[in-house]
Amino acid sequence: MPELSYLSSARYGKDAVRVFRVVRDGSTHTVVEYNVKVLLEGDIEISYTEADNSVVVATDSMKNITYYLAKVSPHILVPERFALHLGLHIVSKYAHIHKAFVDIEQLRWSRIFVGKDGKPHPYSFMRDGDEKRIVKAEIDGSAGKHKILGRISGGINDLLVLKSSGSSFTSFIRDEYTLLKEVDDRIFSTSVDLSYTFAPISIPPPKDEKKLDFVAPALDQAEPGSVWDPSVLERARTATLEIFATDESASVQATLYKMGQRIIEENAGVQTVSYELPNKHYIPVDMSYIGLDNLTPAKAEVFQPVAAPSGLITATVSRK
Ligand SMILES: O=c1[nH]c(=O)c2[nH]c(=O)[nH]c2[nH]1
Repeated sequence: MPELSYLSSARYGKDAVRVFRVVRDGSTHTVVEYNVKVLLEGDIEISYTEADNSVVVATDSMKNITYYLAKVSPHILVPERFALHLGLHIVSKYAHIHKAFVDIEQLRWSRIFVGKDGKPHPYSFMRDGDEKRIVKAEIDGSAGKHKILGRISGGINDLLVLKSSGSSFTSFIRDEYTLLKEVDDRIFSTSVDLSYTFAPISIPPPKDEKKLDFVAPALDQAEPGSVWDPSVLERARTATLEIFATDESASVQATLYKMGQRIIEENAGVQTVSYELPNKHYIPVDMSYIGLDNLTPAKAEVFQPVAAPSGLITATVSRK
């Protein structure tokens, strides 16, 4: 009987490794909290097809490696660098593992400011919002362990914004399915998911026996707008918020495009910018039954926030 199937792809690892790290500089502390996902590809087929675990780096070991690097890596505070360091270590250490995919979600811990003059407290922090910083790193040693490539994307998830004016939606297709009225003023609210990619970088292999070396440009000497530049995230976030706030929005689509254009303009190393923008509808409540106008845009003051359904507007803006 010929076999009817084969293993066409395989990737495995540990998800949701929760890591919190304190970096102490005297009595001033800096903290990060990450949710890390590490997945591996390589010569691992027989673990699926022949129940042979001799090729398996246990996912428990991947968790332990994540904690070990969180302790010893000098790059722990910059998630792009930490993701590369972690992936590089694994791909360099295990001959049969050719690719590592390291995704990091960073939760917000912002410093608390205290007193009349608002002094930054040395070791107290607050969770100011559900927004997450996102990094996806692919560490690719499939062309050889001396030709390792890194592909990085960064971004933001769950940045919730709303504007109560400066948004219209008119001139769309009207046919037998159309109920929506044209509006020259409406509420625009979205939860921004943003990701941007850089061109692949080549990563020097570690020279030490334990495969722990990872050489990266100093933070203050990184080429502006490059994958090594720690300010790209903040510029992309500012661009997103400023365009959202100031654009006289003709649609979510048109505003999204302007956001993407500005990030490409401001960051020389960014190749593509992708957004997923749900259009979180706020519906004016009809009060005509009680003699009140709450429907004409200028008179609309009471809205029903509607969780679902929402629009969902997505696009990628790419450098030419
Ligand atoms: O900005 C918008 N884009 C759409 O495509 C759309 N469709 C819709 O019903 N409302 C909106 N708003």
